[in-house]
Amino acid sequence: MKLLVTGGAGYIGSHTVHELVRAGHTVTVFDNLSKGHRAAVPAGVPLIVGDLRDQDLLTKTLREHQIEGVVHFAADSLVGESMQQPAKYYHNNVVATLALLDAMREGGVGKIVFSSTAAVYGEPAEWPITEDMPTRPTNVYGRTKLVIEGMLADFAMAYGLRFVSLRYFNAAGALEGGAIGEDHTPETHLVPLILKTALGQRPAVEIYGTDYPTPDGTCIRDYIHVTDLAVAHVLASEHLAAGGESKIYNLGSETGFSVREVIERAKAITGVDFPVRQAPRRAGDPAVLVASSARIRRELGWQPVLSDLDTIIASAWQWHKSHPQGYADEK
Ligand SMILES: NC(=O)c1ccc[n+]([C@@H]2O[C@H](COP(=O)([O-])OP(=O)(O)OC[C@H]3O[C@@H](n4cnc5c(N)ncnc54)[C@H](O)[C@@H]3O)[C@@H](O)[C@H]2O)c1
Ligand SMILES: O=c1ccn([C@@H]2O[C@H](COP(=O)(O)OP(=O)(O)O[C@H]3O[C@H](CO)[C@@H](O)[C@H](O)[C@H]3O)[C@@H](O)[C@H]2O)c(=O)[nH]1
Repeated sequence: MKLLVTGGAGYIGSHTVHELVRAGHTVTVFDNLSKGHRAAVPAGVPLIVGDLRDQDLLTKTLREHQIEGVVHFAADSLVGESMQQPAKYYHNNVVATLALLDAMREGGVGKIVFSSTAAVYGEPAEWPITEDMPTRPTNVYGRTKLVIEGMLADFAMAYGLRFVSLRYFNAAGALEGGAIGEDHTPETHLVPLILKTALGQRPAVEIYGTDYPTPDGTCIRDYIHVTDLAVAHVLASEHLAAGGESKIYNLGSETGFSVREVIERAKAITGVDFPVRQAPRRAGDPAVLVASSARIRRELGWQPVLSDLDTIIASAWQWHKSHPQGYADEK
């Protein structure tokens, strides 16, 4: 298939581009490089530098590259920032996705795989979380993603769009071999912050909240290897190409780890006893998020193969050690 990958120069997008190309698809990346990196896009894959809200450029790109389907990663995605700057999130997530859907409609492109999030569930009453549990986001970021899921359903009903919405839990890790990995500025995610501390680039790891109702008082999350996530996008794109109907799937490893447990595993894997401090809770953080991914396993045959915590941390450590300044080391 000829696919447009929005946000394909970003962290999960670039790993997905790699897997789509490996599976034989023809990929074009569309990214404004607000967070992404030119060096994360493989040689031979065209990169169109532009914003999703530039509808003329989008329409032209869909036509010139004869796009048959879209894989849509481009978004702002930081829980803490979304609580302080909600307007930014409604513009860049909701308004930009509406522009994309309009351009797709105009161009006759009727298939989309969308990056949704575990944050749509809010504080679930029980775990593991299945797709039919109530969606009650506790932060602005999660609300914008839920609004987009509603838009996709409405466009499907009225215009015949077909979509797969993938609700990821916590993406981490890097491509085997360490050629691409996670490089966000500013970095806010737990695993890269821990590894940057192990490298001596940061003074200490801060634990955001030690009074949650969990066994050790710190938040529990479900960490999934970015390559396992990427492979799910290949399966979702092929499901739509084969005429499959619209679907919503969770993507997680189905195992939860507390912040303290992630820190302890990282100390063991890196061999560095870095400093750790307790800090206040971060606004908008639910206590526990752990997925059931039974539906995508059953319906698309997806299998996470790299998502045990040690493999995730070891692959991320390989990337950070070989790229201490991230993609700046490529220039
Ligand atoms: N990282 C996670 O753990 C996680 C978990 C759940 C969902 N997600 C979702 O997955 C997607 C990718 O996340 P990521 O961690 O790779 O983020 P990222 O910031 O690395 O990638 C996003 C990319 O989109 C581009 N972009 C942003 N706004 C754009 C716009 N208006 N026009 C064109 N390009 C634009 C950025 O430059 C960047 O390259 C996001 O939609 C995010 O909400 C991420
Ligand atoms: O320095 C830090 C950074 C994070 N945390 C905690 O570690 C956990 C994981 O945080 P982080 O890595 O920032 O990820 P989340 O906030 O859980 O969000 C990620 O995972 C969500 C799905 O679960 C996605 O929707 C988001 O896009 C993605 O950023 C949370 O409990 C944080 O409070 C710390 O204690 N210290």
